[in-house]
Parts: sequence; structure tokens; C-alpha cells
Amino acid sequence: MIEIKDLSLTFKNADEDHEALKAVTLDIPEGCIYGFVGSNGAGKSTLLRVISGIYRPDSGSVTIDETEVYDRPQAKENIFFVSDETVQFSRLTVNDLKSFYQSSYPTFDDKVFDDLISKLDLPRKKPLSQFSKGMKRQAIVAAALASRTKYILLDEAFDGLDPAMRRLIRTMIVDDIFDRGATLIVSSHNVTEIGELCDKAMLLHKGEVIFAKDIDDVREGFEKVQIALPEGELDRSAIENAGVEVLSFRNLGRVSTVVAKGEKADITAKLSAISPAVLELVPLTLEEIFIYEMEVHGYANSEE
Ligand SMILES: Nc1ncnc2c1ncn2[C@@H]1O[C@H](COP(=O)(O)OP(=O)(O)OP(=O)(O)O)[C@@H](O)[C@H]1O
Repeated sequence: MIEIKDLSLTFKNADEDHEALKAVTLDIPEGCIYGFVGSNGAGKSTLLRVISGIYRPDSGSVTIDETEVYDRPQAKENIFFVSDETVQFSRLTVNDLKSFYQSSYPTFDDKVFDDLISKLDLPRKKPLSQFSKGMKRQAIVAAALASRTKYILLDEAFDGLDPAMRRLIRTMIVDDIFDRGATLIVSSHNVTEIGELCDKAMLLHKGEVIFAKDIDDVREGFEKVQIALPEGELDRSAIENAGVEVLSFRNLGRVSTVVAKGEKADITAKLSAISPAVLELVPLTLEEIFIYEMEVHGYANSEE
């Protein structure tokens, strides 16, 4: 179990300081796949680095199985962090990578690594600098899975992978996580992918946790409705005057699409009171919910 309590971190720069994480509190249970989602610069990588013990928080704490990670090499043996940058390995070959991680992780399993590298069909003696971005990613993910750590942290999980490889890597990771009861944390901008892969998700914005929920509960409390009057067009204020909390309002011809916050029955009852000719609930994607939540917290959506 990873427990993050009231964690804050400020980067101190020559020109100005930047508070990258603000009082983050989050529990990551064992055996789950947890998705970190957020806008650019939200603090996802920084939080993954704090959990991995690379950065020390200014205040608050991170404990993994009740042990603080920062400055504790033994605790780090339980964690494999796949950074979104693989530059540091450029001169190494796949075989060098194997030796490197063999010495870093006592649990490293040679057979798992060799099988994965064969499955991915990666050259073993070519420097990683001559690999494509996706190939580098594949090699590091193979090392992560072979290290048999209890916790795997993947920054920008599937960056640079083509659709077929995304699916293969995803299956490899999920099978491994389930088989071993390990815990995976992934950050991604691909909300659909997070929705398909994860049990839980956390939305981070400007260093603050906006929500942390089971994926199945993320849609709770939001409804998307298509509504039209028998004559004329509706406007946003007509919906708001009916007592509905409107997150987004768009008109396409005479039909308005409204995203509202609240319970289905309550929203339907309030909108029925304005006697519409059309009133239909339509499914809301996870991506829409994440965007609306961020808009509520001041994120500018260029589509609006
Ligand atoms: N080493 C650093 N020194 C100074 N500021 C930093 C440093 N690393 C990150 N930051 C700043 O902290 C904030 C959070 O960055 P971080 O990389 O954690 O965001 P992110 O959510 O991973 O973003 P992205 O999705 O764009 O990768 C950003 O404003 C970034 O500029």
C-alpha cells in the first residue's frame, strides 16, 4: 500500500519558485492499477518521482508498505520507475540493460526478460540510441516486468508505441500485474486508455488532486442530455433557471447538448418541467468528464 499524506513540493528556481505539488493526499491499495491523469505540467511526473524516492517532498510524507522511500535503498528495491525520458540509457544495449537491472534488483528474473525481449523481437547488441522511441519504451518495460518489483510506476505509459504494440505491451503488463498481485501506477494523457486499463484514477491539476476515484464511479454525478423545445432555441440560462447545474452547453440547430452535474432523476425532472419536445440522456465519455472537471478548476478548453 502506498500512502501519500499532505505532500507538497516546490521547485526552487533562480527566477521564481514553482509549487508543483500542493497538499496531495492519496492512498494506492495493493494489487490495483492506478491511473494519474492531468493537464500538461499538472505534476504527474513529479508525484511519480516523489513516490519512487527520487525527489524529497518539502512537507508531508510518502510511505510504501509503511516505510518512507527517500534515502532508503532497500525500500527502492520494491519499486521500478519507468521515466518518460530514456536518454540516460542511450549508450547501453539490451544486454547491458539486463546486467544493469540484474545488479539493481535482487528479484530480477533473467528468463522473464529474455522471453519478453524475444516476444518483442528487439535487437540485443545494438545501442538504445539507435532504437526508435517505441523500441526504447519496449525495452524498458521488459526490464520493469522482469525486475519483479511489487510496484511498477510508468510515466507516460504508452508514449511512442504504435497501436498494435500498445495492445501487446498493455496485455503483457496487465497479465503480469494480475499474476503477481503487483501494483501499477501509470500516468497518461490518454484518458480512454486509462479508463480501459485502470481500476482507479486520480485527476491532478496544477499540483492539486481534483478527484481520486474508482473508474466505475467517475461518471457518477454527471449527465449529458440532448434537449429541444417544440419551437425556438434554448439557451443556457433557461436550463440554469430550471435549477440544473450546467457544466457545458452547446447548440446544434434546435437541439441543445447539456452536460449537467447532479443525479439523473433530479436533472430529468427539472428539465421535464420546461416541457421539451426532445429530452434524451446520452453517454458521457471519461474524457469529457476529465475536461469538465478541469474547466471547473480554471483549465481553458479551446473547443469552448
Ligand atoms: N526539475 C524541475 N525544476 C523546475 N520546475 C520543474 C522541474 N520539474 C518539473 N517542474 C515544473 O513542475 C510542474 C509539474 O511538472 P511535471 O513534469 O510533474 O508535470 P506533468 O503533469 O508530468 O506534465 P506533462 O503531462 O506535461 O508531462 C511544471 O510546471 C514543471 O515546469
